[in-house]
Amino acid sequence: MTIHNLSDTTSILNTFIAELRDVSIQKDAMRFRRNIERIGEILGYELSKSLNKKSSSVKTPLGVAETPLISEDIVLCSILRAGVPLHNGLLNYFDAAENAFISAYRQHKEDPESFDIVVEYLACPSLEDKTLILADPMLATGQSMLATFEALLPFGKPKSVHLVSVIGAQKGVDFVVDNFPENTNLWIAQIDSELNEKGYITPGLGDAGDLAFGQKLQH
Ligand SMILES: O=P(O)(O)OC[C@H]1O[C@H](OP(=O)(O)OP(=O)(O)O)[C@H](O)[C@@H]1O
Ligand SMILES: O=c1cc[nH]c(=O)[nH]1
Ligand SMILES: [Mg+2]
Repeated sequence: MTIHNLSDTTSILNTFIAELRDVSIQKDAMRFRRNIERIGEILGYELSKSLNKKSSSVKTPLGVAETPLISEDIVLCSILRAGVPLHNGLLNYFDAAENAFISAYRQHKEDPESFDIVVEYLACPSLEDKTLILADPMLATGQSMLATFEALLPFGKPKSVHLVSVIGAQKGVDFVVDNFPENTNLWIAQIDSELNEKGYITPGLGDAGDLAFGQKLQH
């Protein structure tokens, strides 16, 4: 796997991440969602540099401009719920992408520190020979990413796979490195060192789904 850690370069991206993390600013759910969306736009832009291009002729009022344009068929897949604003950010740039949605949640066992990932809702076009971009803002243990990827396998073999995430724990990054195909790319805005005993990234930002859309009742 190739890891593209955008925090290797200092940029305006840091401001958006700092606002996501800030315990006061993150209470503004609209700003929280918009910051994830803006990060999706930035990660999408960076990712776009790695995609195959084909030279195209564009007729202007005064002549013809030769321009390399992305030639890959893209499918954006995000993991509900917290993936929705990240999906929107990516879709703001990849206008022509097809879209897939999948749900993944943690089902806690009697021991509150252990859980299974339950995948339920799944809507997906064919992935055969396409570029799959799998987006989730939080890469904690990495189990949701893997469970999602495995659930997508019956939809065809993508030509390439790009994982897109905002904050990851080092443990989750190591997990996806070990469990995804070698030619996968990970585009991530920041990597934190720790996961706490409940599987939350620290310092992280808290529960991304709840911050974006409100607290959910446990079931
Ligand atoms: O890497 P993992 O350990 O699998 O954890 C990451 C998952 O946790 C969050 O979703 P959550 O389960 O909180 O659901 P939500 O988006 O509905 O809040 C996040 O959006 C990922 O899907
Ligand atoms: O830190 C974490 C881990 C999983 N899900 C979140 O929303 N935050
Ligand atoms: Mg989730």
